[in-house]
Parts: sequence; structure tokens; C-alpha cells
Amino acid sequence: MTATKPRVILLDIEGTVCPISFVKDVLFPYALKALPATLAAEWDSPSFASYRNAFPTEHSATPEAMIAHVRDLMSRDVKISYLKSLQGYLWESGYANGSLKAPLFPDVAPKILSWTRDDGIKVMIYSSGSVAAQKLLFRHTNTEPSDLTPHLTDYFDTVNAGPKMEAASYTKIAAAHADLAPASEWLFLSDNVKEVEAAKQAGMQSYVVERPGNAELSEEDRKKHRVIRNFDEL
Ligand SMILES: CSCCC(=O)C(=O)COP(=O)(O)O
Ligand SMILES: [Mg+2]
Repeated sequence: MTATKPRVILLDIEGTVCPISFVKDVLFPYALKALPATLAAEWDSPSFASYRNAFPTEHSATPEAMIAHVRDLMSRDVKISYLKSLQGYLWESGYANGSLKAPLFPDVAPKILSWTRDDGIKVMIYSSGSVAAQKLLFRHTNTEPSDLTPHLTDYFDTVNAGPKMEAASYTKIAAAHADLAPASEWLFLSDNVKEVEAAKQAGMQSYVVERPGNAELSEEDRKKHRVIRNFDEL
């Protein structure tokens, strides 16, 4: 474990609990494939209005304009909240019909279970993916049990917490559960060095997670931050 044993562990998703390739090569193509039929069926439906109205007007005047904009954003992996909300909506059917299942790294589910059951640690999620998308992913994993949501205390995204590279977002998250622990007893785990730096600035403990398929870390990153390859190292 860490110097001061954490009472809350805050987990990033992509590149930390599951491979980046699941997001880029499975989830993104699923959303792009589902988009035209979804827009054809639901363009004027009240239940789709919040997703459509969240887009800038120039990109939501017609289904074709929206499809072109979504394609462009996804090709550049832009993590903007109106895209993330729409993606979560498009993935619902895939998780429901079993064609999507989140491939967690093998150490992830056992550690979430032992942290919460044996160590009394609360586990929460902070991802650029929408809270709705986070819940879908953890409800439909490749592990046993498949649904890990009963073991997760809370979920944060760029809407309810703010950008992941800003210290203020981590301060806001810690403040939302100030009854559990001060920021110094939170541990944030992420593949993104800039996110780790922001969490540390906010007073949290934070380590870089190096998983297969992640971006290379520089020697400087390795000197500045503790790097783990597996949650069993904690
Ligand atoms: C919540 S599932 C989809 C993941 C996603 O869209 C994403 O952008 C993940 O980013 P993260 O902050 O978890 O690295
Ligand atoms: Mg990540």
C-alpha cells in the first residue's frame, strides 16, 4: 500500500482499468455504426432532444451535419461532454444485447472486491466518459460477477467534476465526500501523467498506471511519479 493508507481509491477508466484499444477499436466504432440509424429513428423524439440540443447549433441542424461532426471529434479523440453523453446513449443497446462487454485487466475486479470488502476502502470512478457510460461499463464487465457497480460508491465525469487535468476538479471530488477522508487520504490512479499531476496538486496521492497499449512514459515522468503496472503492486 502507500505511505498513508488511502481510504478512497479514485480510478480512471481507459488505460487504467481496461485497454485503450477497447475504447478506440470497439466502443468508438460501435457508436459510429449505431449513429445514423439512431438519428433516423429519434431525431425529433423528446427523449433524444437533450443529446441533440447539447451539440453546437451549426453541428445539429441536420443528421448529416451531426454525423460529420461526431466522426471528426472521434477521429481526434476529443473528450468533450456533449460527445461523451451521446456516446453513452449509443452504447446502451450494445451492452444490453451482449455485443459489448468491458474487458477489465485481470487484477482490476479482484482488487476492487478486496479493497471494498476486506480493507474498508471506498472505490469511485473519474473518467472523461459520461457517468451514464461509466455505469454501463462497470455493469457489463468480463469478470465474475459481471456487475461491479454494487462495489462502487460514486462516479465523476467532466460535467459533475470538471476537466481531468485541472486540480480544481479533484478538490471538488474530494469535497463531495469530505465525510469519508481528507484529500490526502485519496489515491487517484490514471494512465495520464497530466491527470496525476492535477490530482497531486489538489493534495491527493496519485500514481501513473502503465498498461499494455498505453502511451510511452518519459524518464522524467518515471522520476517524478510512482508508476505501477498492476493494482497488485499497491
Ligand atoms: C466511460 S467508458 C468510455 C471511455 C471514454 O469514452 C473515455 O474517454 C475514457 O477516458 P478516461 O478519462 O477514462 O481515460
Ligand atoms: Mg485514462
